[in-house]
Amino acid sequence: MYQIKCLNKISPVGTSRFGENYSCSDSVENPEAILVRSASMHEMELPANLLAVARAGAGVNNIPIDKCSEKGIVVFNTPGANANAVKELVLAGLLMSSRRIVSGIEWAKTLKGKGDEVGKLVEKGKSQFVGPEIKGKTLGVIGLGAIGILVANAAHSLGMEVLGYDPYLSVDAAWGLSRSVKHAHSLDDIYAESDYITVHVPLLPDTKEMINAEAISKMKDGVHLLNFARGGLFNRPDVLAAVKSGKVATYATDFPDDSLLGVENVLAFPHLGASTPESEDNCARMAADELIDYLENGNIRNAVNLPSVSMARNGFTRICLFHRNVPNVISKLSGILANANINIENMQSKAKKDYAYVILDVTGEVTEDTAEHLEQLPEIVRARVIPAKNK
Ligand SMILES: NC(=O)C1=CN([C@@H]2O[C@H](COP(=O)(O)OP(=O)(O)OC[C@H]3O[C@@H](n4cnc5c(N)ncnc54)[C@H](O)[C@@H]3O)[C@@H](O)[C@H]2O)C=CC1
Ligand SMILES: O=C(O)CCC(=O)C(=O)O
Repeated sequence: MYQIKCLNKISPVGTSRFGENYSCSDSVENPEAILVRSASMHEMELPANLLAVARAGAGVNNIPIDKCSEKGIVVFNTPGANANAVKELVLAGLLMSSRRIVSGIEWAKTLKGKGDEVGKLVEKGKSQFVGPEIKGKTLGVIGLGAIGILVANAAHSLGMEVLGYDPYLSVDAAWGLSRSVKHAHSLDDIYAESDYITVHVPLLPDTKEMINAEAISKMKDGVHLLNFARGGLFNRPDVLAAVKSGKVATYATDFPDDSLLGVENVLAFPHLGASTPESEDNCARMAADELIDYLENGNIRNAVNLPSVSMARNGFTRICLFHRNVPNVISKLSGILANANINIENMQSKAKKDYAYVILDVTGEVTEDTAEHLEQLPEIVRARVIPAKNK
């Protein structure tokens, strides 16, 4: 029986995929796998049996990835599964920023009780809330991954000029991007030319506070900023100062802190980007399927700390090894297996940065001694033996 611990509320569309061999709840004691959304795992002691963590979502900055890798724990996420939900909220943020929709609605509420006067007062007062159309204006999109691409394409179809910047653009992403999205060669190009700037990059040491006073000083006066990626990508005091001075016309963010709440021209959303039933279901389904395939078959799809490696099951015993990406590991493994009279029928191996993963389908008995021998190799972080299973 596999034990799965849920650190957040996960859609039953996902959790119902765990069959009778699974127990899945928030109170599991020593889980083999964890399902998480935004709960922070940084202070958590990682359970001894833990084999995998699946983030039902995109950002993994709430998970101690290096610590997981050192312990041979695979960390999955669900790329693209909530991208449409975020795109729709970004479009809402773009229109709300430009057209002063929130201030207008708040003001309209103040007319409550004015009876027949309301119509006249609305017509008289509405000029305070004039705001420009987005058509014909330039949107700079920083980060052209699953979300950035959808935002860029949608903004173009709403009549905007779109400039995109992503030095690590993947081939798949390039295929998905409208040809009308112009390639910005540097962040400075985005800053200089954009009326609206939206950021869709992961929070990493090199993206932390990338939008700060220096970056803002290179932007147009009255630029509108949108942050539906992570709070830490923006230096909050710098953005706040720029909003107060009018350099930044509006700051729409899904990640407010106390200093931003109630500030004029700051639109604070309560981290709603992925809060749609569709994306909650998509993320939960994908995360559950990734865990099931890893726990039962050792297959890896969409891990952030290991490459994708998977093979169909063909009735062989399977050995899965999470190891350091250093020379000579495969020859050491095959030596140990040959000495134990175990034959390799099929094998896949791939590396990603400091770590690598190998799946070996074998014939011959894999005893506990052999498994221990493999795990004792200094390069091996974790060895698993999965009993034979028919196709
Ligand atoms: N508000 C919300 O509820 C949600 C927020 N997010 C946030 O949005 C981020 C992006 O999500 P996805 O588009 O799904 O991820 P993704 O991994 O598909 O795309 C990220 C893109 O950023 C690019 N990138 C990385 N470093 C960069 C840099 N220094 N400059 C420019 N581009 C850079 C990558 O090449 C990649 O194309 C997530 O990491 C997460 O933090 C994601 C989903 C929901
Ligand atoms: O699960 C959520 O609501 C947050 C989604 C998110 O921020 C992400 O996928 O990175």
